[in-house]
Amino acid sequence: MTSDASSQLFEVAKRLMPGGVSSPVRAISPYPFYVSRAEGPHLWTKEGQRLIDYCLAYGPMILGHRHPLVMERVVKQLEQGWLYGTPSELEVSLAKRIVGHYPSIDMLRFVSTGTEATMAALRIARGYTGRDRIVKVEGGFHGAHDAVLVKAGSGATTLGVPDSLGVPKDTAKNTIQVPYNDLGAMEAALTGFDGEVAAVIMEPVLGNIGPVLPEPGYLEGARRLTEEHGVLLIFDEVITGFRLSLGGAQARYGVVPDMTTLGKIIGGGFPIGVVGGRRELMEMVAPSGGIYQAGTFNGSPVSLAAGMATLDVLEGERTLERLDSVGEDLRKALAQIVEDLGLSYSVVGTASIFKIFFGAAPKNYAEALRCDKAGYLAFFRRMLKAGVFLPPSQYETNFISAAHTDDVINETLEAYKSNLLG
Ligand SMILES: Cc1ncc(COP(=O)(O)O)c(C=O)c1O
Ligand SMILES: N[C@H](C=O)CCC(=O)O
Repeated sequence: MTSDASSQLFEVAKRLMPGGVSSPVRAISPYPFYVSRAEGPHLWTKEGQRLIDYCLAYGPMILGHRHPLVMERVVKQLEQGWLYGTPSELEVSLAKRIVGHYPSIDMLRFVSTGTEATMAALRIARGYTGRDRIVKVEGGFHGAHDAVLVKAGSGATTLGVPDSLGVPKDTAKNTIQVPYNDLGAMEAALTGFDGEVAAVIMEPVLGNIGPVLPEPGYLEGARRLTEEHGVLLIFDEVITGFRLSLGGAQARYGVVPDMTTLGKIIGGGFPIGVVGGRRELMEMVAPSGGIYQAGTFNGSPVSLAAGMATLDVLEGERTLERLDSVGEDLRKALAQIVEDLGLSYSVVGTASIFKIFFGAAPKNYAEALRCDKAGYLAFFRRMLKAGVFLPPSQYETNFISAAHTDDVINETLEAYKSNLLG
């Protein structure tokens, strides 16, 4: 990649925005590439390099870039106006469809981001139970708000700030951390703080340090323990919702939480978040109840139109079944490459998410931190040079879209073969 346009833009950006970027994960060193356009499985840089995209905007672009149906519906919506500050028919239609796919959701509130969704979910859990503490899984990322920026994954871990400055000690002390895949630790936390914990919040598949999959019985155990202790279970399905199945990880693993947060895919690439749960919980949200949540952009019609179109494709064309099998074949092929090269790396994933860990397959945050992070970053750079854009960290998940054809996947595998070894 030639440096010209992107490095020059970044020089200016660094003077205008912290680290030169709008979200920390984008701060690729020494400078990020700037995108001129995107189509299907590809991005094109300002320098004219074509990249196969496995970052997919960190998950939302499950149909690939510029899917024609999403585009058509968004344009139609723009022609009808894009923000009303009043209810719209679209929100009723999309809410019905979401409720149909998620047995844990009787009612929901549309918000603008996953961050707002988890913030609202925790407030609802606290308001409903009258308790302040929450239990969070180490390495889980639930957006950038105070209660969950404690041992947070994603960019917070990549950049060495899992415990953000600026979070009041009184807030952080209410967030109790437990390792993923460790029911003993969860039981100890719920017993130790018996009667004080409002909710356990977790990514059912820990996407923001990898992915790391739940061991058999872990999600079921979390459900049982939370029920035994009268604590609400919140599944943050911002990554897994509409990707692991139409009903998310909860349908795939057969475990129904009390509340669910969604985002990313259900906005079709436009900003969205959803907080949903049992009726008695959601009825407590204003204006029907006393737990306040509000937003100028809540239920933005363009996001809803893009979400409806995305759901039409996901429901109508058995897209997820094809994606699952592409994911499975890709993971098998990658495992073979790793074996042929005699590397002690591990290929992890499920459905259409995957990752090569530079080390043993982790079962939790502490184990993920033992992987060769620097080695991964060097590999990321080689892949970028070879025309494949993976998320720029060992602690982010790779995604496949419906636009990733066999040819694109084969090209990717060739790049892995040539670049896994330094
Ligand atoms: C599991 C999870 N929850 C919440 C969020 C926050 O979503 P958003 O970036 O839309 O605020 C993210 C991603 O950023 C996520 O991966
Ligand atoms: N891992 C994060 C979301 O899933 C990355 C998005 C961001 O922080 O910009």
